[in-house]
Amino acid sequence: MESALQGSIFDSWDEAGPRELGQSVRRVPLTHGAWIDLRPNWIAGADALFERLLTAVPWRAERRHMYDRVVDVPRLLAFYDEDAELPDPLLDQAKRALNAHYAEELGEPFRTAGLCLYRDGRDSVAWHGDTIGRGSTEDTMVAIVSVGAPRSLLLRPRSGGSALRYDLGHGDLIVMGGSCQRTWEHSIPKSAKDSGPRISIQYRPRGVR
Ligand SMILES: O=C(O)CCC(=O)C(=O)O
Ligand SMILES: [Fe+2]
Repeated sequence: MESALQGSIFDSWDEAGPRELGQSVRRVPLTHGAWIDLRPNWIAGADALFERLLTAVPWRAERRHMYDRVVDVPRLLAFYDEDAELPDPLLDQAKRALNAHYAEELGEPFRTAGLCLYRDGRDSVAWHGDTIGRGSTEDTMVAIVSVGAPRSLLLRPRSGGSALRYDLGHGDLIVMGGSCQRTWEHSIPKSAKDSGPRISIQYRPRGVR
């Protein structure tokens, strides 16, 4: 009786931080040597993390050349290079946990953290692979933690074919691995519904962008 009650209390009072990876990670093989790993509800204390990041991160608006025009990038950004101090200790904990779980398979640590703030359902990221760096030629991994409003991440093979949809919820982890950056593309489409804000944290190895 007593221990059952304690169990339920401890479950709801889960200490803030990443929960276990291990057996709770589900791997989905894709074509062409790509795969994704899914670990829903990975982050305990995601509410407070979201609020802290919203205020602590120096969010930047960017503008980019598109053909003959300069357009606003439809999300706010922040980038933490490998020597930069992350804006929240929970992001360090998450990085350490990812490194413990993936180091052997990845062969190197995750080092950088890119952050995106999707202010509402109109913010988005167009179809792309993370191919600015080594992801264009080598297998690698990009690990994404999602907090705040749920949004869909779409994936489609570059060789053609229909898109897969993964709904990323508050505190969820998705890892794109293998050849995913060069043989597949991903996007966060605008959401028709009036969505609240979402923050995505992307961990990448050195030289992957
Ligand atoms: O918001 C996300 O989860 C994806 C962001 C992304 O694809 C990128 O920044 O390269
Ligand atoms: Fe990306």
